Amino acid sequence: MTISIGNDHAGPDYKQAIVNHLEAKGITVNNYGTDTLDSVDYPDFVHPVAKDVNDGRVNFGILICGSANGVAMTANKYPNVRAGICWMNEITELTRQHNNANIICIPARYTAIPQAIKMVDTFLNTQFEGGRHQKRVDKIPMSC
Ligand SMILES: O=C(CO)[C@H](O)[C@H](O)[C@H](O)COP(=O)(O)O
Repeated sequence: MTISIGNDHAGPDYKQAIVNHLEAKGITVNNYGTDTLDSVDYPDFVHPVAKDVNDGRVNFGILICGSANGVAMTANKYPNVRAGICWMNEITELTRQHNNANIICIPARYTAIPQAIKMVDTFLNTQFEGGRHQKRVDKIPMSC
């Protein structure tokens, strides 16, 4: 499995903890995030991750900013990306089961690192249920 990860200055410590966790499991991680607390603009660190997911170069993406809104808004501009904001485990499961999300967006300023790692594990280990949800996911792209 290969994953791309990106973050702004709100989450370098979250990013590093997640990268360490995934690499210890043998997962390859492309790190596009900033590694310092210096203020940056989150879209610069989202586009490389969203492009990898959109073009099928990686299995999943992980994005981290303060609230997770900015990274989600940016990533969801890509037609093949379904980026979901996750702040608790049940929402994370549903984001995969019902929405077939391929990017998890984590709000670093509103969750703790152990919870973020748990959500990443849940995201990667939960399958899309298909069925009625496939029809709905197929209707997400703009048709007008
Ligand atoms: O993009 C965001 C909000 O959607 C992220 O939360 C950013 O991390 C946040 O806006 C950064 O804020 P700062 O005051 O510049 O640190």
